[in-house]
Amino acid sequence: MSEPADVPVILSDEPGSFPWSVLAKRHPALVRKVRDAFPYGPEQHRALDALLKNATEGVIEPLGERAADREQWERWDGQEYAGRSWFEVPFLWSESYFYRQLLEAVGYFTPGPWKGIDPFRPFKLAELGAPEADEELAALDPLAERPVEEREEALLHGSLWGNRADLGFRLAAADGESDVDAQLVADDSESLRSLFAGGTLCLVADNSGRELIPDLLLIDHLLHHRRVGRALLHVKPYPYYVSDATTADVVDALRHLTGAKGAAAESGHRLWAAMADGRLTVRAHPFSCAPLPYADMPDDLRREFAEADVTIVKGDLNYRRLVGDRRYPATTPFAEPTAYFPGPVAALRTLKSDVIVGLDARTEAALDAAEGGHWRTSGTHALIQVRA
Ligand SMILES: O=P(O)(O)OC[C@@]1(O)O[C@H](CO)[C@@H](O)[C@@H]1O
Repeated sequence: MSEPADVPVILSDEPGSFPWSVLAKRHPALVRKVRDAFPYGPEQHRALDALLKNATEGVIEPLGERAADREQWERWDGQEYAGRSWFEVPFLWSESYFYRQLLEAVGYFTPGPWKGIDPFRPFKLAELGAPEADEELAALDPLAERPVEEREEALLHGSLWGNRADLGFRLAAADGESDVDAQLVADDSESLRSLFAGGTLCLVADNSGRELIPDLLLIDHLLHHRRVGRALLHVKPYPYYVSDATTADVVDALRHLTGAKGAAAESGHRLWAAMADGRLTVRAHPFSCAPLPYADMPDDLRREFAEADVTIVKGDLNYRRLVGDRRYPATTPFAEPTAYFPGPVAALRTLKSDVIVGLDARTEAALDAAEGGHWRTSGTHALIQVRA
């Protein structure tokens, strides 16, 4: 495991910083949204109040005695962090634990009528049904007339920029700042495309809805044109970071595609068939919701990534987990913090948190000169980085 011990891990203890604002502002706003979206009973309201108070003013409490994943969380550093302020443990850890505790508060894990009810589902469905989502699908028809290479590039960029469709992020960027001109700060797309060699693709998904649909369209293209022989789609085992994709969201996305018109429906039916014959498989590994970097992944996951021709890691959170949620110099080569990864790996991400590696010094200087540090978290810039 690569342990860049001398690079500080990101905490949330600096008032005004991005991680601090997520814990102090984004999480309370999210609790309000979830509370308003469901006719929860008094027990859930009380639990949400308690979570809000605990996560902003209190200390980390261990999971209840009866929680099935209690031991797992203890192994995932929970024992070490119990009793400490949420703001003083790694940002990656406290955010992840917040989502675990939010699900607990609404009864997601407790036997009873609310078990398994995704508290983010209304937001996810609203996004799938938005007119923009239909426009994006309609754009596939003219694209189908273009040469295969061009289509592949367009679908790759569709999957990349789909990552802006992150509902947690939009809670914080309600002033529309996520819609300003977007640009790529690193582009290894040619190197990525050279890795599609007819074998296995792992795609570690991020958001559902308007990100998952283009991810699926890319997978369909790669399968259909035999650029890959099979694809493994890694999703989350439970609702996470608001819009992260679960198996239920894959089903919704596929139903949405098959119910569409034209090229979108054709893709949907091909993907449906690929699920049936095993060329497309969904995985929901517990580690996909772990509060830890991928450097700590368990052996079964390591073996799976090792067997793939390439693993595409989508989105901001997965990027933080891939390279480690640390204050790296931005010019750290991408290959260094990803050296531990067991096979070729590519990151497709819009920039929505402080972590960044693999920039050249000129690009970093130009971005800083134009925007201060804003470009790191505003979601207006993106990257495609590859370690072959
Ligand atoms: O992984 P995604 O959907 O691209 O982004 C996740 C995100 O919105 O949530 C985290 C902060 O809460 C950051 O990693 C990022 O801002």
